[in-house]
Amino acid sequence: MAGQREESARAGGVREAERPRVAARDLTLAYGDTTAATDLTFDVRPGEFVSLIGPSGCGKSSALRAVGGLLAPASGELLVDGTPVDGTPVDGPRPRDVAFVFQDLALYPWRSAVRNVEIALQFAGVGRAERRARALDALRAVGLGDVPHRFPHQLSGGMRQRVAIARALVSDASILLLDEPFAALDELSRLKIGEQLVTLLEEHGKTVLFVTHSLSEAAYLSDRIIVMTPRPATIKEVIEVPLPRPREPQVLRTPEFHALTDRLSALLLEDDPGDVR
Ligand SMILES: Nc1ncnc2c1ncn2[C@@H]1O[C@H](COP(=O)(O)OP(=O)(O)OP(=O)(O)O)[C@@H](O)[C@H]1O
Repeated sequence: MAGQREESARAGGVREAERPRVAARDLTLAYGDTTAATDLTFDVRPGEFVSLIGPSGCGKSSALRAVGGLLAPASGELLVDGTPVDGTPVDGPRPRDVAFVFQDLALYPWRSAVRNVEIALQFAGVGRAERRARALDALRAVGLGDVPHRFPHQLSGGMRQRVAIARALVSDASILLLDEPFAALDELSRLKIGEQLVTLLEEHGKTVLFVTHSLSEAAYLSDRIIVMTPRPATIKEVIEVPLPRPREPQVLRTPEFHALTDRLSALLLEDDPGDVR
């Protein structure tokens, strides 16, 4: 995905397209006296799908929050599309082009699935008919085309998560920050939905920073994987995923895939033999 897009950027000689969407340099993140992460230096390039993995509580979500402008860097530099993200009050301005899907997603309980998705477009001033068509498309893409009028309480946890993903997909934001968006799904569904999502993200030209505890999910979906140490997190290694796209579920049974997930778990085990997730 990223490869193709970078290729076309090169062919067109567009310098803008080569600039990282997200650039962190020696970034330290803290909550008062608690340092969550330190010396983080990484890029997310246009159209890339980059995962953050690491032990529980190491600072992955904090990194995502910082990119979304919800947590001010304690030191270092953080740029989104070349513009510094300083962290702002919760009701302050966000980096324009960024949308979140959190673990604890916020659907409006009184709005149906399709109307929850539409809300992203309503705020952007898109007309009623187009809003409905785009929201239905996004719901179909996440496998919810047959239940657009159900309310959140009529959907399972995994279905609610997919509504939240559909909402992020239809928004104009081209950088998506996904914090364990498939946590409520079983392993096979998360890989199936994940791969559909990657195809859709590619079609929509989205760039993704993704937090997961699932090594196979990271391996299956990502272009690159950033492996973090226990808190305060530093970057232990950045791994390019050598699997060609599009990826089919059969890839899960290949030696290349197993070698990759083995390597990821070995890296995590080195630091924390008792707590690999
Ligand atoms: N709002 C907060 N106030 C104070 N400390 C916080 C806050 N949010 C997170 N922390 C602390 O910062 C550290 C990193 O938390 P973070 O949520 O970024 O980790 P994580 O890697 O995403 O964890 P998990 O994998 O368990 O979701 C933890 O020690 C956590 O307790």
